[in-house]
Amino acid sequence: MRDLNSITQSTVEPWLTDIERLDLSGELPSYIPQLAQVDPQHMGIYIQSLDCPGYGWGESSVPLMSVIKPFVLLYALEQLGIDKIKRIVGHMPSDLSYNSVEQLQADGGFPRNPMINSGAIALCSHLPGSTGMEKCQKFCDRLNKDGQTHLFLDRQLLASVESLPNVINQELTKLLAQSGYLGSSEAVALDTYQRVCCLSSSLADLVKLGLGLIDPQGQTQSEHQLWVTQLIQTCGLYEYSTEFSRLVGLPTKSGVSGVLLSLVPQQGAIAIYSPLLDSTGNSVVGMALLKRIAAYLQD
Ligand SMILES: NC(=O)CC[C@H](N)C(=O)O
Repeated sequence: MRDLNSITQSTVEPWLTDIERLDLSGELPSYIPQLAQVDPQHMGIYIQSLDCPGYGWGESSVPLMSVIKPFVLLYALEQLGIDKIKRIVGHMPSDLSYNSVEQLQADGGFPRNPMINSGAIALCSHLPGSTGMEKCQKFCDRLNKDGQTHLFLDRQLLASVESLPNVINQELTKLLAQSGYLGSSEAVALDTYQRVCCLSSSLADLVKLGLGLIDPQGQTQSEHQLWVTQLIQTCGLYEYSTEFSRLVGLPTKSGVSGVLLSLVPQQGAIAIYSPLLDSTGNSVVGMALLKRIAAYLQD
């Protein structure tokens, strides 16, 4: 097994050249105007081993979008306990897209897992606080305090999300309310979720959050941290999670901004940003690069 910190920019550049030659197709998310206008060529990567300072290059600050969901789950577990969480959201991989209404309907209104929109919306509705602003702020403050990070609400991105009402998420929220899994009004649930998804950070801070999950201050993982890591592994990449787990094995969570957080057990964490997405909503270049990195580490 090679060391994560043996991966340098000169290691990665040839891999990226090879990946570019594959001419992989990808698209920007059209339903969030600000994300639909980014430069598809932008790229960033940050790597940190448990026992070394981190390093990275390229784009450094990104919207987190769904890559924040594991940390919503961890916070909710700490606030509500695992028994209550298991009554609010399931822990099985999803067979359909991350915002599938059909999946929620097929499951009788019970959200399949916390890594897809329905599960995250349900969890967000149960977070401490009475308004979306308050729930998101308490969550963000706690993440920054525990992780010594500087996540912030990207208000321009939130305005962009709100400028094009997401009918699918509205439908998911309505179904969750009807099935009794919300802990707040529909409006507060959706507002909280949208705000949480508009938290942004440096790739370095995202990696720090990942390290805190797999190696909390050098301690063994708590029951909650283990549960979150397992759900990243089994559900983090939506309907591609099982295949990726078989091919690559690294617990990885994606976001529709084109960001990926990958955990290298016992070694460290990697954050990658490349905005073009495949049909499952995962970063095309980021996924291809993770496959190269995993193969290199296994050598
Ligand atoms: N996969 C994602 O990152 C989706 C997040 C986005 N806020 C949405 O609800 O569609």
